[in-house]
Amino acid sequence: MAKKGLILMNLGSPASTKVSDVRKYLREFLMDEKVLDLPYLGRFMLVNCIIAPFRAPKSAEAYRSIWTKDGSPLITLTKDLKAALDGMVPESIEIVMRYGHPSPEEAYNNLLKNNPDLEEVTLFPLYPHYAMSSYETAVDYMVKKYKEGNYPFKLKNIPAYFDNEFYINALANTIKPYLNQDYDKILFSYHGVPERHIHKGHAEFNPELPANTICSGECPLTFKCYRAQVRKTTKLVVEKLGIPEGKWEQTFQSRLGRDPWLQPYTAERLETLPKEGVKKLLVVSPAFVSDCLETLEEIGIQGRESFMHAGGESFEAIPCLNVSPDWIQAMVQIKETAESI
Ligand SMILES: C=CC1=C(C)c2cc3[nH]c(cc4nc(cc5[nH]c(cc1n2)c(C)c5CCC(=O)O)C(CCC(=O)O)=C4C)c(C)c3C=C
Ligand SMILES: [Fe+2]
Ligand SMILES: [Fe+2]
Repeated sequence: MAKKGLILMNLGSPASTKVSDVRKYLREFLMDEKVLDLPYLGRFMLVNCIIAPFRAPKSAEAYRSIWTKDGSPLITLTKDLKAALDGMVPESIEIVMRYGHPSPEEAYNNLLKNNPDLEEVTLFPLYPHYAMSSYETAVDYMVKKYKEGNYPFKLKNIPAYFDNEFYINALANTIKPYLNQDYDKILFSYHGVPERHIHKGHAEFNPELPANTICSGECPLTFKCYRAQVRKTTKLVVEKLGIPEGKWEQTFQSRLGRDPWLQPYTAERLETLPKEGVKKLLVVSPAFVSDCLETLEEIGIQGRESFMHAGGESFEAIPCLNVSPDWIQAMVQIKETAESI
């Protein structure tokens, strides 16, 4: 029995592709104040009266297009990751989802049940970059449930690993074979966040920086600024692979609502690139460790369709790290960067 535990943390998916399950998932997700940062009443009205009812049928259809016989790709791939790591590390491993199941209590209790002498548990966010709406909400939720449960073990957490050499190496090795083919450009498409979230981070972590500073991505707050972190990941991968200037671009996807999000928007660039002569496109999504709705459907299906419709000739969506051996090796190394909470 292990004295140490490791919890792989991902976002979560609906329980099924039924509209009612998707609606329930969207409600839980979007009622999170770190995702929709509005006062409670405004958030409640917006989510329950507008977003969940209208979005759920469309999202359910999107989920249906990627659902497998084992369920949601995001959850299946997180389970596969656990299976691939089992035995590679001394820790006993569980997975947890920020929304849905397994919940934090389920993960902590399973670890304890199988390892009554458990002394220490490390949280491994499957988010390489720090965003209030992904990494921060997941870790804060785990810490809250840990405190509430009065668990007997110590808790550790892994800092964002956007520039970790092993993560960059795994990412570069995933992309490399695709660069051998004839391509005009590779798009680094990251999940977007509202501009407002970046300003909040600046104000919180460096009050001397004017709250509305539009950081260039070379922000001094790299340790907590999502925009700076994704820029760094792109830069390191581009350098490592020697991708020439003009052959790559960075964009942001999955915008929700009308507020300004980080730009340029992937959806817009997919429509304009062919008109600029970019006909053969590769797309990689480094903010996601495991393939999910946002990579398989938004990029792989919708994105391809809009690029080809706009005059593109070939479109290749590069898979996420998933269970690639380089990524498993990277996780073994990254786990060692854990810090006490
Ligand atoms: C990189 C990590 C993620 C960040 C940052 C993030 C921010 C963010 N997301 C929404 C709204 C939605 N995201 C949805 C799906 C989704 N988001 C992430 C990751 C990040 N989100 C993943 C991995 C997934 C896929 C989940 C799956 O089951 O495969 C959805 C649900 C689907 C849909 O209806 O489009 C919503 C809604 C906001 C508003 C936000 C930042 C404020
Ligand atoms: Fe999202
Ligand atoms: Fe910044």
